Amino acid sequence: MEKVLAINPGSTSTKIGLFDGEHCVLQEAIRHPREELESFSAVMDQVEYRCGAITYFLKEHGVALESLAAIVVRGGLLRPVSGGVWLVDEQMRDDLLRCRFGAHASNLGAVMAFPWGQKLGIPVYTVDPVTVDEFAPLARYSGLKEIRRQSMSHALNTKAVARRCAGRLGKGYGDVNLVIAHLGSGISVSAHQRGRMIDVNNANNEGPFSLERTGTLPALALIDMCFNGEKSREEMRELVTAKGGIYSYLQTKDFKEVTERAAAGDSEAREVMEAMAYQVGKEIGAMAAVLHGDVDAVALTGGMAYSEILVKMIEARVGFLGRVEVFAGEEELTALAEGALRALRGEEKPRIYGRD
Ligand SMILES: Nc1ncnc2c1ncn2[C@@H]1O[C@H](COP(=O)(O)OP(=O)(O)O)[C@@H](O)[C@H]1O
Ligand SMILES: CCCC(=O)OP(=O)(O)O
Repeated sequence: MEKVLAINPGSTSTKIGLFDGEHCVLQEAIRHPREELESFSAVMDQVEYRCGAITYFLKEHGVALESLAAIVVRGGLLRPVSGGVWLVDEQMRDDLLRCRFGAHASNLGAVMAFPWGQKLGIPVYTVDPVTVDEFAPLARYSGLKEIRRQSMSHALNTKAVARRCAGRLGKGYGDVNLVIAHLGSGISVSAHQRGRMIDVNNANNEGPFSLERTGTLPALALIDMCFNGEKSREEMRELVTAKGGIYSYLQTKDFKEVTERAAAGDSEAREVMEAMAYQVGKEIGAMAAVLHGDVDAVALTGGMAYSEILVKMIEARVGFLGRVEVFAGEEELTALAEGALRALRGEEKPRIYGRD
């Protein structure tokens, strides 16, 4: 069977899966300590550090890169693209390396794997990158002519969950309308209309606050902060995308710690958690309106969906919409490997970034 290495660089971890055909034979989430990540001023400065962690892990488990038929990575901030399998080419690598469309940990995958693919003579793919864009025309309006809203989300896991959720309803993805909230380091709440993600809050700077991101902020207060001379442009961007949300209120990015603190009677931790659930519920309601209220199910997914208390808080606000299905965690490595296998087996023609 074809051996495929799947790599998913997240904000705080690098997840790796080795697949023999559809079977995952080895899986690991390498957690990167906060102090180590904070020593890098830009995300691209982490390439050598994360490559080192991956090669150490592969060596430790006796995995030879030469045995691979393909490498597949979680895609980063690209230009708006359609969903499906994409070949990582030089142009994609360069856009991600230069953070042309923004900086995010998922940019690292293609940058790390492209040289390995070249050396080994095997393809490197990405599947449903975070900039998958299926917006309906009205979703692009921001309220200011010069600013167009951008689709930036957990498209890979969301699309995989959408298919599973439709399956639970006894239907296909193309036959249902769903609202899906991915609750990870970032939060994206998306509206899926018969197989297309027609709107989603930009998980980097819109919608609910998350573990490390502010989500939508009051615009005038934000403008004042930008011009009070205290923070540089880069520091402001970091505040919004990596030092906001739960981290700014509770100084942790570990949601398990937040739930433990709340359970132990920390009323501040409990209220922050409740506020996040409130904002997630509000966004789910907004996406239900995008679908004219015609919602077959609401699905909750991502690492924070393991928390029963958070799930209950959200359900209490959105249960009136109908079925709420929970898919705790994510299956991004499997979704990546499945995409690579479709390409290797000729079942799906990978798109070429520099051409399609
Ligand atoms: N059983 C659990 N209870 C509460 N929180 C959890 C649980 N399992 C994982 N989490 C939290 O989910 C958060 C997001 O994890 P994850 O989805 O892996 O994030 P990322 O978006 O970085 O991949 C982490 O802060 C983690 O603490
Ligand atoms: C930028 C969109 C994807 C995203 O937010 O991913 P993480 O939650 O893994 O940071």
